[in-house]
Amino acid sequence: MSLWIVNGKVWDNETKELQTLHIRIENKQIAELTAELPDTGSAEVIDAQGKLVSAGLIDMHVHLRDPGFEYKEDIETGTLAAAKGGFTTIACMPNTRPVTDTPDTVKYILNKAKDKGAVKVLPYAAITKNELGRELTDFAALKEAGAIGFTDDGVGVQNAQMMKDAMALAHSLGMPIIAHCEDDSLVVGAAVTDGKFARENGLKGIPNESEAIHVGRDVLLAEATGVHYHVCHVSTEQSVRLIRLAKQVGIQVTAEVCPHHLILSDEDIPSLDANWKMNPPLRSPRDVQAVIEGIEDGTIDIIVTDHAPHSAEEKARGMLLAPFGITGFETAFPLMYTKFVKTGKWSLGFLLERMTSEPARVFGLSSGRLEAGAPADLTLIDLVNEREVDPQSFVSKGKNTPFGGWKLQGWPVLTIVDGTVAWSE
Ligand SMILES: NC(=O)N[C@@H](CC(=O)O)C(=O)O
Ligand SMILES: [Zn+2]
Ligand SMILES: [Zn+2]
Repeated sequence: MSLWIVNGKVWDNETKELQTLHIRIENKQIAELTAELPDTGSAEVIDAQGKLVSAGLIDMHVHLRDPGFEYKEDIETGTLAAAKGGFTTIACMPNTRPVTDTPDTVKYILNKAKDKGAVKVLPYAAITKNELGRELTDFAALKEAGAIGFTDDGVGVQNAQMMKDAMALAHSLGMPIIAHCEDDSLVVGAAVTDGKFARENGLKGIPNESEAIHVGRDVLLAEATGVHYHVCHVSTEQSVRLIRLAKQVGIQVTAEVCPHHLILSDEDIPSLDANWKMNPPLRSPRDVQAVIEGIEDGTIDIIVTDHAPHSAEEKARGMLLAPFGITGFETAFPLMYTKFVKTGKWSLGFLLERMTSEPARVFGLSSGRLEAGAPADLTLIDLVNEREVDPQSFVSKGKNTPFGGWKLQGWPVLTIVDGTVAWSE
């Protein structure tokens, strides 16, 4: 059964312009891209009507909360929210209940995603049992079950020897270590960054060094072990500096940044509303500038959402008591498009690469490219119509976002996974 997507606009990296192309999909793969309006015969046809057609977006850092926290999100709602946001592949974090630290839990996620998931789900497994930092998990068995990398996201691995052992073992299996960088001894009872907002509200602050100390330690351990080391949600100037230096000397390090750390600083926080609470916290304007420079010069490789849904009741507990985290799937692309492409700072191609081909390169995925032979994972995006962010209309169970009411352009309207429509307006 073939499917044609006609009259789509595709970014051309050579001319740096949008070009009208028609795309034929056959057997879950992209079979052909052509500028000539084809004879579609008896094939199924989707008229893109001048919308942007991109390779499906890839999000390498998300929380699906399943198993164990299904009141926040589950694999069905999380993957549908991802599809609505234009994502076709997502990688989910292991801070579930139980923690994803056994082959059975990895298989549970993969099976449920296959049965009920709207998009492709790649599970990470924990570095340490129960993410407690005391004992390594069985990396070989977890890899065998389908885990794509190891991380204790949600917490940092506090002990350097534990991290070194994890890296050596991951390296021997050809697997990456993905690190939530946070030194607990520097963060006691704080909810926001150590900066203007904390001072003005008489709050304790989370210092930049709590993140950067782990980055510095870990790039040295990555150098010693040879592992592919990936830094989660970079938020500080110091971390960017250390990653840049590590790359310069040839250490195998990659890094990600979230839209909120590229767009908001602690000076934008309007109140003690916990929808502005996430980990790492919103940093100073100077840090925001540094992470922007980091992605622009290639120090930071990719953009991820760190989609972290929580219930309304949990977020109503206030800045100090609410859990850290904000939802991301349904606002990520419009935010980045509106703030960086519409403003002329970045080309559309630069943004698309950081959300498609670059994550595919960093994690060795076959998707992320619009070319014949690639998996038929595609996203159609309306680059024209402006809409307001309405958290209550999110497909995600999590309505926790600081972006409610923002007027944005660049809304995904149709998402295709393996040649089948996963989301349509
Ligand atoms: N980012 C967050 O603020 N929260 C994440 C944990 C994490 O990504 O570290 C969560 O699981 O809620
Ligand atoms: Zn984290
Ligand atoms: Zn996370």
